[in-house]
This record gives sequence, structure tokens and C-alpha cells, in this order.
Amino acid sequence: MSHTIRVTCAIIFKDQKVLCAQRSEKMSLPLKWEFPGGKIEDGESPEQSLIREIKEELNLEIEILREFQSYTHDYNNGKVIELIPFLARHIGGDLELKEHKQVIWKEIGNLKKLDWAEADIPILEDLLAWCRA
Ligand SMILES: Nc1nc2c([nH]c(=O)n2[C@@H]2O[C@H](COP(=O)(O)OP(=O)(O)OP(=O)(O)O)[C@@H](O)[C@H]2O)c(=O)[nH]1
Repeated sequence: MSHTIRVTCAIIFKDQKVLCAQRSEKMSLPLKWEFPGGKIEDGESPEQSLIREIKEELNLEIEILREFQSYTHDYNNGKVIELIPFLARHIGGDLELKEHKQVIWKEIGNLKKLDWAEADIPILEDLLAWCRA
């Protein structure tokens, strides 16, 4: 049985748009789109992990507003991840790309046009439902 990796990700809003990040060719899941974030390290809370990862990867400071439902996804390659999403707001720092190929701010209605990492699909659906409610 595979060990589940706990990963946090941030849904960052600005002017009705959401920050979407494209993984680089060198990363696993190359060129897939994701909500930025990363693995929770020992001794970290999910929130601490996310704030650290977003600073490391994008040089952005964020404030976490709320947690959304998390989902566990089996990539059938030995990797099972629990993806824990948080709604967040940009409070400081200028965007710098440290790992990703690119990031874009995307309108809610256009989010589904991107080629998302499989684990993100249920989170995307929940986000769209939450925005419609
Ligand atoms: N940050 C983030 N990771 C995601 C998302 N969806 C998804 O499947 N993942 C997976 O969750 C893991 C997050 O790891 P990471 O970002 O900290 O580090 P990494 O790319 O070096 O991971 P790797 O060692 O698997 O290549 C990766 O395996 C990544 O493919 C997402 O929306 N955001």
C-alpha cells in the first residue's frame, strides 16, 4: 500500500481571477496546471506549510481565509496524495517564478480550459460550485 503524501495548495484570488501555476518540464506532472503549494513537512501545520511554500515558489505572502474540502488521489504510479486546498489572499511580495514554467490569473469561467493535474479536478469542481452559490 502506498503512503499518502499530504500536500497543501492555495486558491489565490485577485480581481475575480484565480492564480494558476503551470508545472515546468523538469517537475513531475510536467506542464500540468495546479494551485501552487507543496508537501507538508514534519512539524508543520497545513497553513504554515502553505505560507512557506508560496513564499518559496512565488515570493508571495498570503493570508489564509478558509479551508476547502481535501481529496485523496491515487496517481497509480506509487504516488497517492491528499490535496488540501485553502482560499487565500495576496498580502505582499512581487511575483517571482522560482519553479514553475508560468503563472496566470484566470477568470473563474475559464479555469476548466487548462490541463489540470488530476488530483485538482474535484477541488476545481468544488471551487466552481462555491463561486456559483
Ligand atoms: N503543489 C501542488 N502539488 C500538486 C497539486 N496537484 C498535484 O497532484 N500535486 C502533486 O503533489 C506533489 C507536491 O509536491 P511538491 O510540489 O512539494 O514537490 P515536487 O513537485 O518536487 O514533488 P515531486 O517530488 O512529486 O516531484 C507533487 O507530486 C505534485 O505533482 C497541486 O494543485 N498543487
